[in-house]
Amino acid sequence: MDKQTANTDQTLVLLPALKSTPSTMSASTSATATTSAAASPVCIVCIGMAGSGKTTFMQRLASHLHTHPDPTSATPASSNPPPPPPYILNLDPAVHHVPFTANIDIRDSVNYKEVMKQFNLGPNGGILTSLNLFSTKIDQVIALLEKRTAAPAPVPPPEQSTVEFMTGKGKAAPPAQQQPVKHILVDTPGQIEVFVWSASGEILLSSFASTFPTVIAYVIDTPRTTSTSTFMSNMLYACSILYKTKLPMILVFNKTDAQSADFAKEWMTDFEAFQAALQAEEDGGSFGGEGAVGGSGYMGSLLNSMSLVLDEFYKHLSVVGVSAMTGDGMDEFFKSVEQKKAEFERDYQPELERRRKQREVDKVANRQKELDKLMRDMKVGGTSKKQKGGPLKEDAETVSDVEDGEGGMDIDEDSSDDDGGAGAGSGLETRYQDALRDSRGGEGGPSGDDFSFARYMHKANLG
Ligand SMILES: Nc1nc2c(ncn2[C@@H]2O[C@H](COP(=O)(O)OP(=O)(O)OP(=O)(O)O)[C@@H](O)[C@H]2O)c(=O)[nH]1
Repeated sequence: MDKQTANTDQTLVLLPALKSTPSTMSASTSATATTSAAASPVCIVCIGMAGSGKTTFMQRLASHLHTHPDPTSATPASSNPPPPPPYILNLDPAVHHVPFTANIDIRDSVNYKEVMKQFNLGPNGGILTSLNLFSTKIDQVIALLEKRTAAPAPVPPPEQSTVEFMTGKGKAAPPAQQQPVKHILVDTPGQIEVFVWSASGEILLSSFASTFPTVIAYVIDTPRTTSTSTFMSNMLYACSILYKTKLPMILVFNKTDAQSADFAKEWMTDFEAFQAALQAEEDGGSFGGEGAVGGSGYMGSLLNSMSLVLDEFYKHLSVVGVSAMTGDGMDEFFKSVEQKKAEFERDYQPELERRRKQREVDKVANRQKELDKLMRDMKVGGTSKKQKGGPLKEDAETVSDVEDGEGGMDIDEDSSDDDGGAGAGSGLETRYQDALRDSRGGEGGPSGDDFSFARYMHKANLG
C-alpha cells in the first residue's frame, strides 16, 4: 500500500471532534443547489507557498471582517449592528500556532503527529494522509457551514405570562439572532502540491465550490518575487493552480509594507516593462554568471516567450497588493472578492448546476431501473404469466415482506388473472409510477432517500 495514501484505520487517529457529529451529509449536499445565488456567502481559500504569509493574511481578513460591516469599504463599523463574523477553517494539520480562532480546525479532528507515527510517514505524507482523513468528514463540515450560512428562522415573540401581564414588567427580550455568515475563510498547508494536487484537496475544494461561490486567493511573498525569474515561476505556479482547481483566482501580493507590488502589476499589464526588466537582469548576468552579457541564452528567451504566453492568463486574474501586517489593501481585496464571486456565479455556477441536474437525471433513471427490476421480480411488468414452480415462492416472500410493513396488502393475483397478465401488469405499473411521480412532487410523500416499495403501493391505493 502507498504509504502516503494510507487511510485505513481512521478511528486510531481521528479525534472525537468530528466523530461525534451526526452524519447529515446527504440532506445537506442535496440542498446545495437551492442556495440562493444572490444571498450566498463566499468561500475564500488561501493558497500560497510556505512563508508567503497566508496565516497572517487570514488573521487580517478575519479582523477586517469583524470590524467592517462593508468589507469593501475602508470605513470601520460603528458597532451596531456588528458585521456578521466570518467562519474560519484551518486545513493545515501541521501548523503549531494559529493566531485566530478557527471554527473548524483540522487539528481537532486529526492528530497529525499520530498519523505520521502510525503510518510511518514523513511530514508531507503526514499532511496528505491527515487531509485524506479529514476529507472523509467533509460532508459534516459542509452541513455545519450550510447551517451557519442559512438565514435564521424568524423567532416568534415570547408569550407574556400572567404575572408579567398583571405587573406590566418582565417581558423578556427576544433572543439575539445569530447573523448568517457571509464569508468563509479557509487556510491551507504551505505545501501547495499536497493540497492542490491530492485527491483529498480536490474533494475538499469541489465540496466548497459545489455549495458556495468559491474564490482562490493565491498569496505571494512580494519581496521574494522581484526578479523576473522568480516572478515568472510564481506566475506559472498560479497558472497551474488555476487550471487544476478551475476556480476564479485573485493574486494577492502580500507584504507590500516591505516591497510595493507596483512592479508586479506593471509586468502583468505592460509586456514591454517586463522585457525591459528582463533585459536589465540579463545584462547584469543574472542568468549566466558574473557579467555575462546575454546570460546563458535560453533562460532569457524562455522568460520572454513565457511572458507573452501568460498575457492571456493575466487577463483572467484580479491582482491586489496587500500587507497582512498593516492591513493595507484589504478593501481592494474584498472588492476583488465581490468581482470574482460574480464571475463564479456567472461562469462557474451554470456548469455546476448542469452537473447537479445530470446527477438528478441519473438518480431518476436509476430509480426507474430499480422499479423495472422490481416489476420484473413480481412478474407484473412483464408479459409472461406466472409459472407454476417458477420463482413464485421468492415473489410471494417479497410480497409478504411488503405486507408485513404496511399492514396487509392484497397483491392482486386475481386482477392479474382477470385482466390478463400483461394488461394487469402494465396497469399496476402505471399506477405505481403515478404514485411515484405524485410523491416526488407532493409535500407529504416520502423523500427520494426513503423510497419504499410498500409506501408507493399504498399510495397507489393498491392496499
Ligand atoms: N513584513 C511583512 N511580513 C509579513 C506579512 N505577512 C506575513 N509576514 C511574515 O511572514 C512570515 C510568514 O508568515 P505566515 O503567516 O506564517 O506564513 P504562512 O504562509 O502561513 O506560512 P506556512 O504556515 O509555513 O505556510 C512571518 O514571519 C510573518 O510575520 C506582511 O504583510 N508584511
